[in-house]
Amino acid sequence: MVFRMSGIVKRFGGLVALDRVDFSVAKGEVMALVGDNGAGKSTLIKTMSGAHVPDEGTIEMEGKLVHFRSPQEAWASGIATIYQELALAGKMTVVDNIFLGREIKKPVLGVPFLDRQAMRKRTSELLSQLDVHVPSIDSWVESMSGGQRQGVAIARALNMDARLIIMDEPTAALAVAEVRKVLEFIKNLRAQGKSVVLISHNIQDVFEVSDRISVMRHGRCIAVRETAKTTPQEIIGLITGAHEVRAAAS
Ligand SMILES: Nc1ncnc2c1ncn2[C@@H]1O[C@H](COP(=O)(O)OP(=O)(O)OP(=O)(O)O)[C@@H](O)[C@H]1O
Repeated sequence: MVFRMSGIVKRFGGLVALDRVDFSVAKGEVMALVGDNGAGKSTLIKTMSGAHVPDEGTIEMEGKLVHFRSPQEAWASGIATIYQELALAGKMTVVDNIFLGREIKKPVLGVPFLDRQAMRKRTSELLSQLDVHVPSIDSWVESMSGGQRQGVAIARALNMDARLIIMDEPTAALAVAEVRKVLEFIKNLRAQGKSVVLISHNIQDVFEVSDRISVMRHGRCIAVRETAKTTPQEIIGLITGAHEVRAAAS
């Protein structure tokens, strides 16, 4: 497994938001994370990405124990999180967003200057690898569609050498054609051997793109299923607790 969490507990005062959660993702795997509102999905991804420190449990990335105290530490270990709001700078170009904070510089007469040519070349390579089409790499990000912006955010994560990419509801605000595109980006990431955690309320998207599905309920990870061996009905039953009702009745 590229990534493994074991026995993760996270409390907020008296509330146990994560109750001994085990969660893992293999190399080149798309793991969907599903659950009802308040089930603990956001808290879990914030713990994976260094925004929350767990009260108990262990986290391993690429076989090494890690103790993230900040999102920067998680990024440095190769874990990128793409939140719905994306954290791109709207009034900056595609190239500048992809290299924000890690510009390529070259010395000219001993003084470091931005190597725009190298950054433009790398940007075009990343976008074509992912099959992201933007009007121009010099366009402002705010002028682009939601799907194109998702593509830029993913390219930025790859440029930072992310091996595990966590995507929080990436298709929630998108039109149908754009949803297709984002699902293709996710498949491209998998084809490149990257691992993806996909949080989604859209069961159809989950079934189209994931290899396994983890179901959270009341802060616990109650089931993990291989997508090819389950059905939307079973997953919805697990999310809503219908299986508990049936078990209680029998
Ligand atoms: N910072 C916080 N302080 C106190 N309680 C919190 C905090 N963050 C989350 N919680 C609580 O932890 C529980 C899990 O919330 P979480 O946001 O992780 O659920 P979720 O599955 O992501 O839900 P949604 O789909 O609505 O985003 C909820 O009861 C929530 O109120």
